[in-house]
Amino acid sequence: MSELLRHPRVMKKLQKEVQNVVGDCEFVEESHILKLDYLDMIVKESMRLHPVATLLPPHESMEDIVINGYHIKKKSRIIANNWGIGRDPRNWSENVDEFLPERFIGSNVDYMGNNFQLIPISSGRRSCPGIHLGTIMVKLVVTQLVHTFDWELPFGMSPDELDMEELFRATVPRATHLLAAPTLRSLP
Ligand code: HEM
Repeated sequence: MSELLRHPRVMKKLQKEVQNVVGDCEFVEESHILKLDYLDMIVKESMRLHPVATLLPPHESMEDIVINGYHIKKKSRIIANNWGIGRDPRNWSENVDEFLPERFIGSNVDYMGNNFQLIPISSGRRSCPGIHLGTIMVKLVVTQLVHTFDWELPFGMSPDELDMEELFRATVPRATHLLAAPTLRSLP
């Protein structure tokens, strides 16, 4: 929601997609979510820039291995820097800091752990078992919010004034609460 409020262009484009798919249904359903391609790109882009866990939980290597010339000994403690991977220009080109869902157009990269440039749920046998539930909930809530309401920042605040500071803990919440003013949308 923070990135949508900071990027009115993206918000409008999403509302248009939702309008086309959900139409005049009052409530968004799971069957709608599967048809919302732009929403999916927005969720990927949000997970790239704002992964729930910046450093993935520690894992232990099971055998000696060499990866990209680095010798990793058996029983080493491995901590992947999820935040850094999502902002590495070698993976994402120079505009890494920009919130640009369109970067996923025509791309097969997803967040299921098969593409190492985007691993918000980690990868392999200990990756998150709740990802389907998690993403469907995020998508249902965001879609319902933008379908039912138009959103503005309060007190005439402009999008680039929104404080995006995050607290670096085991998970990374906003440092300050997001305040936004809803206006009920009239469905056509
Ligand atoms: C979008 C939402 C979610 C994100 C981004 C997320 C992210 C993660 C991450 C990064 C891990 C650590 C994986 C590792 O050890 O390398 C994890 C583990 C786990 N998650 Fe999630 N998660 C989400 C939703 C959920 C939900 C909804 C549930 C349960 C209903 C859940 C249950 C678990 C469990 C049980 C583990 C431990 C797996 C294991 O150690 O084998 N997660 N998750």
